[in-house]
Amino acid sequence: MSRLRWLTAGESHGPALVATLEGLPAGVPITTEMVADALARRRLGYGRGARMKFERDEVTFLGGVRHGLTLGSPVAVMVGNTEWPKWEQVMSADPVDPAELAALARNAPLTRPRPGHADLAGMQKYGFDEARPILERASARETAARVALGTVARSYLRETAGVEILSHVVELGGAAAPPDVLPVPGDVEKLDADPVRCLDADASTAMVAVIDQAHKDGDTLGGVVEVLAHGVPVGLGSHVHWDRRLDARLAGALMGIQAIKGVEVGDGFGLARVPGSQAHDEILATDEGVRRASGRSGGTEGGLSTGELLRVRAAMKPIATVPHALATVDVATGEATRAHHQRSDVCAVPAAGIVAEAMVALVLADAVAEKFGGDSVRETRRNVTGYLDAMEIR
Ligand SMILES: Cc1cc2nc3c(=O)[nH]c(=O)nc-3n(C[C@H](O)[C@H](O)[C@H](O)COP(=O)(O)O)c2cc1C
Ligand SMILES: C=C(O[C@@H]1CC(C(=O)O)=C[C@@H](OP(=O)(O)O)[C@H]1O)C(=O)O
Repeated sequence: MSRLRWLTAGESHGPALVATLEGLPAGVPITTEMVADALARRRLGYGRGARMKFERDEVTFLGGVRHGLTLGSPVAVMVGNTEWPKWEQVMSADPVDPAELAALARNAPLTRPRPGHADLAGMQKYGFDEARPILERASARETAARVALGTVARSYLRETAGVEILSHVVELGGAAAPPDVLPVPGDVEKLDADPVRCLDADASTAMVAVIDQAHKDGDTLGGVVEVLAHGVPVGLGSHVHWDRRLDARLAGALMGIQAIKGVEVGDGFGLARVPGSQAHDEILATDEGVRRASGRSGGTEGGLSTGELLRVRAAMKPIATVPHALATVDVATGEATRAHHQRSDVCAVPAAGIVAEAMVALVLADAVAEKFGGDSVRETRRNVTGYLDAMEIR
């Protein structure tokens, strides 16, 4: 079962996000710069809001890393919110003079919950009369902490098993990339340079156009991202129990990203619409050994990785803070009104792809750690190589 444990903490406008990751061996290369680069990728993408422009992510390792390598002890990383000085009173951990708080426009009670957010159900469940204490943690700001940990997980996967993870946007606000575009690791730079992280130039132009239109209309958009993992060894996860299945673990992790409402493994829902003769990946004897004729399964069968390209998709709903505000109820008066809106992303699908890469990295790192163990990277690598070398059917 799981060998890695990880947690994040922190609010959107608090002083910082923090994250810990326990269970990785010693010797995983990781630096502040590697995490900062990953966080910068998460901030990219056409359609993101004002906050992405003026805020910076400040990365500090607090434990588990020395001279660019993990120690085998829990890794602790902090991502500072550079906006903190503006929120010091509103989000103070210690009590603040009520008169001082009342004078702050920023602290005005958010009594008009936004449909599509955790606002209303969170207030009802936790007993708050305004949405601030809920939305601060429900915010996708938290995904910065996941991306920080995902960077460590990725480095571990690369060093021990040669796995490379990337993502691209395949659909945005109804504009779709051609179905068979499958980026390879060499395409990452090009993808990151594209405003919507789509490899197909025509589709990218169409996606930018629908974002511009939504912006004009005071509306927001969602879309679909695809994550690809190249070099995943055969046999991660297992068929023996539901919670050991790699596909289930990937689906849960992707669904755990804010605003993700659907997950597909391989051709996913498309497989439900074709006969069996067109749904599976036939097994062929080739000069290079046993291979598959296609990649419809997305690289898992029976809950195990097959050794083929791992391919999963996540569907993101449109941003819930719609500028042309949606109907709601002011919970202070019971009157019908419009949801509060200050600023927001029009679309965060490209950023969601980076977060999805991190979640896939954390799941795969967990599965590799579970299968191959090891207290140093060298030991894990030896175990991976030994397992593959000893495999009889190849
Ligand atoms: C990278 C990323 C950025 C997001 N940015 C915003 C935003 O600016 N405004 C907003 O209303 N929702 C944003 N969201 C989505 C909300 O956090 C999400 O809709 C909310 O948590 C409720 O979705 P849920 O029902 O799936 O949890 C973002 C999500 C992600 C993954
Ligand atoms: C700060 C980030 O994303 C935020 C996610 C988010 C939400 O509601 O999820 C709302 C926006 O924040 P605010 O309400 O302060 O404008 C985004 O900017 C980030 O990704 O780093």
